[in-house]
Amino acid sequence: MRVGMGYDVHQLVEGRDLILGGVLIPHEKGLLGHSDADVLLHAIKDALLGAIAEGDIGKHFPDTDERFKGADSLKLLTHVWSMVKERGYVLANLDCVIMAERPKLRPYIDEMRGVIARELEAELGQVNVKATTTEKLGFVGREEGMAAQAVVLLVKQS
Ligand SMILES: Nc1ccn([C@@H]2O[C@H](COP(=O)(O)O)[C@@H](O)[C@H]2O)c(=O)n1
Ligand SMILES: C[C@@]1(CO)OP(=O)(O)OP(=O)(O)OC[C@H]1O
Repeated sequence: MRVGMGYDVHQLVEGRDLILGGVLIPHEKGLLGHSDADVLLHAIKDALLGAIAEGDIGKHFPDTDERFKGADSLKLLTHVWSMVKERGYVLANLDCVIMAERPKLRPYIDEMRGVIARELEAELGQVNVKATTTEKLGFVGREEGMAAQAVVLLVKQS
């Protein structure tokens, strides 16, 4: 059994799409990054890489590399998941939380779970996604950015 955790932050700016968990969410601002800046998928990938002791996404997809400019975080997740599978692991479960003052994310949570479960070849019941505000406190509360945390548990394929 292997456990991994991930944490990521991205700035909120005008003129960018807001993509969380592979789902495009209508909002007046989006997250800024070298890639599509899907902060939730980044935290999940860091958790998966952590569980297999493979560093973090910056090691595998450097933000100085033009190949990853505007990268689709789902495609990068496919790559990370193939690394996990190569080592003989399957997902036991995944839990994560998005910190965002706005918009209300609950209507999109099940769609995100579906996208993530499909990528990780898991059932919906193995993937949990939560959202919280930070009660108007800090950079999330001021709507300057969003953060996400993820924890994964991997087990050896039987
Ligand atoms: N961006 C968000 C933030 C929160 N939620 C949901 O609202 C509940 C209450 O949030 P608090 O920060 O006041 O604890 C939370 O448990 C989420 O279900 C949301 O949908 N989108
Ligand atoms: C995803 C990558 C890809 O270049 O770029 P960013 O969107 O900047 O995301 P971040 O979490 O800051 O760094 C990780 C990078 O691997």
